[in-house]
Amino acid sequence: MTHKAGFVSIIGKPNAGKSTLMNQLVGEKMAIITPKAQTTRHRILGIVNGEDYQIVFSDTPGIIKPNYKLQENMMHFVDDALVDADILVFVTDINERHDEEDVLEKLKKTSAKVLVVINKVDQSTNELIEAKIEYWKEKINPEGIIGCSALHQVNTQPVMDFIVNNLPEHPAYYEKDELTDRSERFFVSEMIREKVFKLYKKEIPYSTEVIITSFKEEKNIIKISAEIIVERESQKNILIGAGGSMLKKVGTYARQDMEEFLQKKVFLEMFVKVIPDWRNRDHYLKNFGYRE
Ligand SMILES: Nc1nc2c(ncn2[C@@H]2O[C@H](COP(=O)(O)OP(=O)(O)OP(=O)(O)O)[C@@H](O)[C@H]2O)c(=O)[nH]1
Repeated sequence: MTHKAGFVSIIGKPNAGKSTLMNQLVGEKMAIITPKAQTTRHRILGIVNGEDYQIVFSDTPGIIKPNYKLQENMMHFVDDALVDADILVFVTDINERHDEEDVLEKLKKTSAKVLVVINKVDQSTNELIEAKIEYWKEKINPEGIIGCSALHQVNTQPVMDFIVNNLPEHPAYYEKDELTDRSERFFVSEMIREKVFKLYKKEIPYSTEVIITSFKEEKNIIKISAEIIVERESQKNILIGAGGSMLKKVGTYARQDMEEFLQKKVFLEMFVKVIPDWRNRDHYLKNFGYRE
């Protein structure tokens, strides 16, 4: 029996629905999803195994023009994703205006097979879907174009079928029972970051980093300590809230997610720490895994 395996990168603008789509395809809540743009900072691998195939997915930050150092480093992840990929799934929001020249530039340079996924068709009409399909056919003539709704799971199976059909012949890259190359620590820190994105406004989420300082599995409980890092004293105060009320909310919601994910009771403690201007300091970007 021949075996197929390959790397699949999901790319596209912030908020196009890349994480939502990947979560549908992988069937587990892997990347964090929030209504705000730019929540996916890291490259995440999710692995789907079939009897005679293995798909290695990576979700990347939305393609944007870098305007501070963190974003610059995020763009390297996108370029890496393009170099590695056997198949590129380019997700575009059906209501996005045609201003995706930066993405097109990247797609032109790739040797990967390209699937254009026109997402959020639930917010559209058949006419517009047809028009968009024609538009993309003319613009880049990809190997495949599919209109879907990742959120409502409409037409996501054809996306999966396209990927499986277009994988190159190759032995499995990873053990076939491995779901992801990310550690539990990573997912746990993402769960805290997701709550920060949901509960706070404006610059707070973008100035925040979460570090798991300890993760101890005991018989009936997992004890987790985390540091939430912000850039200014004023942000720390907002994060903590009056009498600790806001931080308590973050902790409660994050713990619930963790318990569901880890299938075990979790004790979570969190500390808020100020590191002035961490997003522009190489040392911290390196420590937090944004650069080599
Ligand atoms: N109506 C509708 N909304 C969707 C669909 N897919 C995703 N969304 C919503 O679009 C928003 C962004 O989705 P994400 O999956 O986080 O987008 P992303 O492209 O990964 O975003 P970044 O991580 O910022 O790059 C969320 O509020 C989703 O619920 C869809 O098919 N229909």
